[in-house]
Amino acid sequence: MSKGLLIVLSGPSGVGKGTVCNALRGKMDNLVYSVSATTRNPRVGEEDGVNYFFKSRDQFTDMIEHDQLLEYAEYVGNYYGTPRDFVEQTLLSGKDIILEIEVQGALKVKEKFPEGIFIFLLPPSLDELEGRIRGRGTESQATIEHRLSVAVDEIGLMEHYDYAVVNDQIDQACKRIESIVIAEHCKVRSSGI
Ligand SMILES: Nc1ncnc2c1ncn2[C@@H]1O[C@H](COP(=O)(O)OP(=O)(O)OP(=O)(O)O)[C@@H](O)[C@H]1O
Ligand SMILES: Nc1nc2c(ncn2[C@@H]2O[C@H](COP(=O)(O)O)[C@@H](O)[C@H]2O)c(=O)[nH]1
Repeated sequence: MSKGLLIVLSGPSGVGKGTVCNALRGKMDNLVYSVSATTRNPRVGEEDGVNYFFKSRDQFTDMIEHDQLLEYAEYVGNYYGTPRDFVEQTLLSGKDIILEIEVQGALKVKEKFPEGIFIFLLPPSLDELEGRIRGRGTESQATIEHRLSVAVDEIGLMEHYDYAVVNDQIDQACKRIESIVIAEHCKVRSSGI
């Protein structure tokens, strides 16, 4: 059995990564979603083990020290990281896995898994991005400002990705990502079939 594909989806806060990932779940049978660990507080409606594994700083540090994270990064005052074992087991089982992570973490994954598929999700405009993050209503004013200021630098790192997808409409963005994954499965790789 061939290994699954490791897919990384990044993009600035509020662009719609989570929304697109949720929509993809119903469309792509072979795709598994990686649940990250984070030190940030849960938002209303978020569940431990579903949206994130919510950790204290000490618990997160312990995961780093025990090499349990494939990558991690500090983003706007909190730590976020990808549990390693789940990713490796999913790939070995032949399923594809998608990591919805920010740019610093994505670049670390690229060092370890250069064969991964790196997709950058773009907003139709910066004004639309601001409207989306404000409209979501989950962040304080200060956090919104901080996330938007980081967004410009994040977009500047898009050149390190394989694909750029504009999230103008959710269905269209999903179709483009599905097409990328289908094409990547058809790619001739040196390891053979
Ligand atoms: N194509 C779209 N058109 C209009 N609104 C959208 C679109 N995609 C997502 N949204 C809305 O934008 C807001 C932000 O989306 P979402 O939470 O998925 O972003 P995100 O990239 O996962 O953000 P973060 O990185 O902060 O977690 C949500 O309110 C969502 O409903
Ligand atoms: N490097 C990582 N970044 C991650 C991970 N899980 C999520 N994220 C990214 O963090 C920001 C903020 O997320 P939010 O839920 O607080 O809005 C966003 O860009 C996520 O994609 C991870 O494991 N590693």
